[in-house]
Amino acid sequence: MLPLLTAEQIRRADTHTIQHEPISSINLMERASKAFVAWFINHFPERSASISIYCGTGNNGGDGLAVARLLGHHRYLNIKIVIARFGKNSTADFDINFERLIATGIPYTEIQANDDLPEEKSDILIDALLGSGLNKPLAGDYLRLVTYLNDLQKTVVAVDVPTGLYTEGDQPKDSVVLKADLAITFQQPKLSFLLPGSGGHVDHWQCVNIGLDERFIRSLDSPYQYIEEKDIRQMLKPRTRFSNKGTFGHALIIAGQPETMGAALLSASACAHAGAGLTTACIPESGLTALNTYQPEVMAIVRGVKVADINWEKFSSVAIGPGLGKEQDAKDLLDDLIANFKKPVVVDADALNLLADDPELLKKLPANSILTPHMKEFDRLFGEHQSWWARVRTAIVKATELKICIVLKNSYTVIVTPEGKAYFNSTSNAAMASGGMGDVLTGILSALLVQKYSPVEACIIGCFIHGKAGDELALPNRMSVVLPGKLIQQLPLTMGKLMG
Ligand SMILES: NC(=O)C1=CN([C@@H]2O[C@H](COP(=O)(O)OP(=O)(O)OC[C@H]3O[C@@H](n4cnc5c(N)ncnc54)[C@H](OP(=O)(O)O)[C@@H]3O)[C@@H](O)[C@H]2O)[C@H](O)CC1
Ligand SMILES: [K+]
Repeated sequence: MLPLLTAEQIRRADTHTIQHEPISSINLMERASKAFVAWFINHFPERSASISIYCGTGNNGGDGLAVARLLGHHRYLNIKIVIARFGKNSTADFDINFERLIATGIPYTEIQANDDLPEEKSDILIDALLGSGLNKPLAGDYLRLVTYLNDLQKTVVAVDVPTGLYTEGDQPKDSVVLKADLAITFQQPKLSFLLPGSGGHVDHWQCVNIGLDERFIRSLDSPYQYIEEKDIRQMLKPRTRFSNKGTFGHALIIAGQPETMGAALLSASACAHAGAGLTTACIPESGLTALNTYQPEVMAIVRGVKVADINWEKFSSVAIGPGLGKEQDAKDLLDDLIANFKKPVVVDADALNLLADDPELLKKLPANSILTPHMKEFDRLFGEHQSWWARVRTAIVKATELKICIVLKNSYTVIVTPEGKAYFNSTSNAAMASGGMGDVLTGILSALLVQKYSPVEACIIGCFIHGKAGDELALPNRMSVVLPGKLIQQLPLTMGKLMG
């Protein structure tokens, strides 16, 4: 896991590294700038490209000056530097890099408060105006300059953080950010890159290691973590030779209405493909033929006008919700489940909406159960939120209070645990944005629970493999559509590769 730090924690990690490695702060800046340049060169190898580097007078600007000098060493010959001296202050490391730049003879322009803005003809802009030191929304000269640069619609590469973007917390409404095509960011992705809304200011980001003290970073015990493939490789247990269908548990998926049988089929099929020993679907009678045709491996319990009489004991885990509807029979089943089943359950879709209508029932969920809401379902459950940051904060409070896992679905799905940790999933892509993907995730989570992964492990592994299978399918397809049914077929392959 990669710990995700707040700006204040980054500053502490910085100070600690400087004191204990030890390394001087100017050399740490040089190391960061070299890491930036190494990645930049890979992406923009054309030495004759016209590049303008916009520098503030803090350490982000200091990085910008060092980057200019280093690009010069790498024979980028068409570089322009613009220093925005809007205030009186500059940092010591900015000043040192300014001296070093002058020594190279690379020309630069300075603009001051209220100056006319220089004409900009370069194709690529490097943004080193402000970074993680942002402490108020852009206003005055910064706002004027950033608005001007945004309007030019050039390719923008941000140093560490786009100017105007907070690294975490609520991005003030209507605040202006210098939109980046790419942010080359130091040590760890910034929390704001991972949330819809703020993340929209960064088309792509790439993290480069600048050698901050990892032991110290871990000691900060950040509640926010970024899931990496190596974590999944460590967690996934390979199947041993002397195992049988009983070893891998029996999952029950309560889903589907006559008009929404697809949701039940997708969930049940995903559950079987993600390795449940046995899968039973509790569906309306009219769906039987479809189930037997689409996935003959899945067994059925038929539910009709009266509540199905389910022997809950038989199942190692139960999922409820996909395509279930909100009629009385669905509510009765949910009541019956919560009254009689004491192991963690997976609650999705319509069952989440039923819980939203009955907060007392929500409180009775078995400990460590998993809720898988998308944004609207989340807000129905826990109230309207103005931002994703606020949603994540609420999820932490509610998961701890209710002793459950909340899988808050979005492009970087956030898994919040009963201990109050928030894990950001690192897989998935826009090609997966189609109806039925959530039903597949529910099936995968059930399959992992019955295979005796803990609920937190099931969420972490489940979200990762769901997204990873989607990535594997989307990549050769130029990120075109990935349908849920196709993704299900891919699951055993994806899981196998991660176990190997
Ligand atoms: N560990 C690392 O990741 C390293 C990062 N480096 C780089 O350092 C910057 C952060 O540098 P810092 O000097 O702390 O901050 P900035 O350069 O982002 O900002 C400078 C000052 O600007 C003022 N400020 C803040 N918000 C605004 C605003 N909206 N308008 C105008 N001015 C603003 C503020 O000063 P005040 O005195 O006004 O409070 C900032 O201090 C990081 O992003 C990396 O690029 C290191 O190079 C290596 C280690
Ligand atoms: K920047």
